[in-house]
Amino acid sequence: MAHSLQFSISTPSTHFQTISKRIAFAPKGDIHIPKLRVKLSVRSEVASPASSVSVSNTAAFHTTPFPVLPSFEGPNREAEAEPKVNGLRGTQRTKLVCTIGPATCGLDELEAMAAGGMSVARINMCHGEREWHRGVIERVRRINQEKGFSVAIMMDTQGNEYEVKSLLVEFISGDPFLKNFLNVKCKVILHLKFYRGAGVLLFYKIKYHDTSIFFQDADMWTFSVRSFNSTLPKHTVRVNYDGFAEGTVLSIRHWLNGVTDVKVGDEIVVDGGMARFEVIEKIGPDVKCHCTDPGLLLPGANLTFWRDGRLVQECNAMLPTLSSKDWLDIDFGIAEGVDFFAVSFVKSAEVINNLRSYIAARSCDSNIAVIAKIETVESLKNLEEIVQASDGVMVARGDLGAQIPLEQVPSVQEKIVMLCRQLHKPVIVASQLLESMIQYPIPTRAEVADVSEAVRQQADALMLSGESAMGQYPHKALSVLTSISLRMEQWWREGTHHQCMKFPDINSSPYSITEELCNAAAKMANKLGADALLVYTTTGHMASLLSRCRPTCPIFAFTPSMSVMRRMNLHWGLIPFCLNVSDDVASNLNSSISLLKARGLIKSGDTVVFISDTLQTIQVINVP
Ligand SMILES: Nc1ncnc2c1ncn2[C@@H]1O[C@H](COP(=O)(O)OP(=O)(O)OP(=O)(O)O)[C@@H](O)[C@H]1O
Ligand SMILES: CC(=O)C(=O)O
Ligand SMILES: [K+]
Ligand SMILES: [Mg+2]
Repeated sequence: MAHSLQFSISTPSTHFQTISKRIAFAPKGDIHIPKLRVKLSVRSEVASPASSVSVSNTAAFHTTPFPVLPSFEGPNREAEAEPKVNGLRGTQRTKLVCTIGPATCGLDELEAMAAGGMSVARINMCHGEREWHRGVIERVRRINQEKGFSVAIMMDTQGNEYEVKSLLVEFISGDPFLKNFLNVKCKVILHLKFYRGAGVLLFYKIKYHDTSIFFQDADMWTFSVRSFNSTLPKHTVRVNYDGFAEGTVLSIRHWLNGVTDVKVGDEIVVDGGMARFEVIEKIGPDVKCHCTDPGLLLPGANLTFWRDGRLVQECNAMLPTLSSKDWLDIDFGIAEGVDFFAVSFVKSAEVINNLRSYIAARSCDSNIAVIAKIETVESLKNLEEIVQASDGVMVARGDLGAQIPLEQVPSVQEKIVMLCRQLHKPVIVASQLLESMIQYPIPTRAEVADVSEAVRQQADALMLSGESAMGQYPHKALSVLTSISLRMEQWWREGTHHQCMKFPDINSSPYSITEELCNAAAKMANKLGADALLVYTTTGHMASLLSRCRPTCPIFAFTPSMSVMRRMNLHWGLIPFCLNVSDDVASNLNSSISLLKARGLIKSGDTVVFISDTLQTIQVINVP
């Protein structure tokens, strides 16, 4: 089957062509983007030995439908008649976090993602306005309420690092057509040529809402924090590190503090090696560079400075982890009652502790969990204290891979996953898991191997980024994660692959009794070949201690609190239900057994091991 896509673009004055490969563009002094009317025409040619069919279809960008997948009995789905008793249906142990973006922000798409196994929806404050995110939060809440899902919400802060400002926004600010274009969900990568006046040529590569610059070898470029009125001087890249106060004296001081340490001859590395530059000259807030290794610069690209093959760390170390914009976003997150904050570019435990105090002060009844993203060299140095201080950790391999040599990322990932297990914190493996599925409906073999490895390490959760935010196959990407997880988990259970991991005691009294109880219950369930573990947990703590043991059978966790239930979504193997528990333990047990039986999760004759945080005993039950 061959598909060809054609775009015709017309304006009152000019005719635009399409191009089909990655191209360079050199911004000229006075950029003017004409108002455009864009029509997308899609032609699909289906060739078979017997016939040749040609389909022509003209549609607005946002109308391209997603492929409809067969319905999936995924986690978090509950009988629609009983939305109060939310809980999981499937027994997949590895949890799935999905970044929500233009491809998945609609009500139907969110519902399909929830049905496909998304347990946590991540919103990234690097992109989009607060109102846009509020809409996503509202829709997730709505499907939880109306359809009985229990998808949690994670807000990821923008953070404060040197990065490249969104190029498209920079170049087109003020143009209403292209502003709309930023929000449309298009399934194809567009390559547009813009002509203006006599021979001024601009090429844009629009990938959803992104543009990129291709650096040529030997090009001279200036990296600058200055704000420019409407246009950028030729060969200038604007660097942003404090999205809220960019261009202010404070920002320039920070940049200068950073670049003071940069010497002529140092190297600027874009996104861990997408392109490289040598610093030729420093003039005020500008760093003049010569491109030594040509490549692509994408908006939001991470910039690092290197000297004699080593990272110059002082640059980013000068910047506070949370910018003023981040604090406003955090206020917004608290007001919206998100379940998790994921803190970008954490450097030490201090910021985590500050944020915790802030959350506690701002909302006494709020217990938003704080996830530390490990993506800087500093965070690796202070890893243990950061893990201890936080409620969970994300191995943010995207930015991490720009700060340490790429070949170190796999071993660092394994180390973080193991440490989190030992210190009893859930851990998410993130970034580029199925990167090729942004464009293609199947993953590469290497991606399958990478995801399998994360599942084999028994990370608590896997995360989709661009694949679900702006990819063409978000649902397929999710179902690929599900299939790989289920297969690897089964392989793990069936084989003799796992040796019992020896953990140091967490020994954080008053939890040590609970800890011993959980270790014993998990061991007993494994030895008896039990079909399920049942746990009644008020705060989620006892359930997470069971999860830490990674028992062979599924863990059904019952809690009276909806927010505790949502937070349990991040823990390996926990299948949470929200249930009003009475004082009568026997009747609680009976009702949860009936509930699980009714959903086919357990059956008569099964052996169930039961523990509860109000009753410090282990019971073994034969399901009637
Ligand atoms: N809310 C959004 N609106 C538009 N595009 C988005 C949104 N969220 C994510 N994206 C797109 O998906 C891509 C991958 O998402 P992701 O959350 O991993 O962001 P990122 O830019 O790589 O930053 P981070 O390091 O914080 O993960 C982004 O680069 C962006 O193109
Ligand atoms: C997820 C993220 O922030 C990263 O990989 O950089
Ligand atoms: K972020
Ligand atoms: Mg990052």
